[in-house]
Amino acid sequence: MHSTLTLISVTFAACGSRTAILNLFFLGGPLLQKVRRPCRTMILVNPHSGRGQALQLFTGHIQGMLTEASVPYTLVLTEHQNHARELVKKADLSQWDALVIMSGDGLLFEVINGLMDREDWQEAIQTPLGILPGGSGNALAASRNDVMAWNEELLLSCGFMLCKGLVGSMDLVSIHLASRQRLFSFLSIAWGFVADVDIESEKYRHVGAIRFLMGTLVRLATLRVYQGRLAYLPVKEAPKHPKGTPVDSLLPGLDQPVPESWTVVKEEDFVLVLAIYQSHLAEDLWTVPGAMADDGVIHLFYVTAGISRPALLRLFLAMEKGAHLACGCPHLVYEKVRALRLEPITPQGMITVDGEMVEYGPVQAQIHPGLAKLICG
Ligand SMILES: Nc1ncnc2c1ncn2[C@@H]1O[C@H](COP(=O)(O)OP(=O)(O)OP(=O)(O)O)[C@@H](O)[C@H]1O
Repeated sequence: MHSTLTLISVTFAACGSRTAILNLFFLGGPLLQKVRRPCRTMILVNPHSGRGQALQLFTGHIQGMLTEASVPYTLVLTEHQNHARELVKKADLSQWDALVIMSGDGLLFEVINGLMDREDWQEAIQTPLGILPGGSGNALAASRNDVMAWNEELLLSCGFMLCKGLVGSMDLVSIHLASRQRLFSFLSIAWGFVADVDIESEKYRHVGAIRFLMGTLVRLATLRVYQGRLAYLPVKEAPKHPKGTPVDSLLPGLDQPVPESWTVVKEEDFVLVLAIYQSHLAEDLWTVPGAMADDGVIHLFYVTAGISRPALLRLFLAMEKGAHLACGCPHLVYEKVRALRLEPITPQGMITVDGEMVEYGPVQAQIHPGLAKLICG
């Protein structure tokens, strides 16, 4: 429902003056509002993302499309990790109507956190964000497409969305780490099998998206069990949370026990824990069929110890078609939640946020519905 209510229709193709009047269509009928048209676009390209061909993909497939649609853009090549984060933290955002990332999901994670680092974050995070898939996972790009698409087909579809310029809302998840660092995430938190595969398969990135399958097979051969405590606030127990206020009202301090309204998972032996708030974990992993970018839900999956290797492989193969929950696997649990806490007991391991490794240790998170704006289909 959010997406229909908040959809802002913007036509790049008719781009003329800088401050044009846009039609904002709400369910009750069209409303007129003066909004700056998102056409002055900063496109951040990570030339090393995916198989290292992001720039060639941009010039080969997207450049001409944007020119034909009269979308003025400035290309910025990132030079190092956190370059994009620093750049958007200091940028004069009045110069830009959209920030677009041509990379994997990691660069968007940087951009979102750069925007949230700003003193004027409330306004800054309203800047429409776009994604052009140039990485190997491309989870957000895949999630934004109504039909399954891969590689260049997915890129062209995202390029078309950029030219069309529909902007919707996107939930962000606020994440607290033991060091008191606070991060904002648009995709996932992973611990155990999924995080291991993501990070360990980095070395196969030259093969593209198939790196995850290779990583999965390697990790299956050395399947591990992780001990930890998991607790969550189910959707039905959560109080109504006002839109667009990133005060983490659902979270106690990490050193405090979780409130009584939370569910504490009895099991403490896990193969994986995955919290995801988009439909896809990668181009070919349809993890939450039906999930919307702005449904206000963290989709929490966990797999408990005791699952056999063939059963775990079957789950990931079924996920390509979004059919893993229909496998009837007793070790797979799925809950819709608003907040969660994970406290690893196993002394070493990996936790990823949006595919990027973060410090290992206790972590808790809460959803903030519709905090960001996303160029979508
Ligand atoms: N010029 C650069 N050189 C090195 N690292 C960079 C550069 N620009 C960005 N990065 C970092 O590279 C990491 C990976 O980026 P990103 O996730 O966008 O691509 P990817 O890993 O290829 O994609 P995917 O996550 O889909 O596999 C991020 O941590 C990002 O901060």
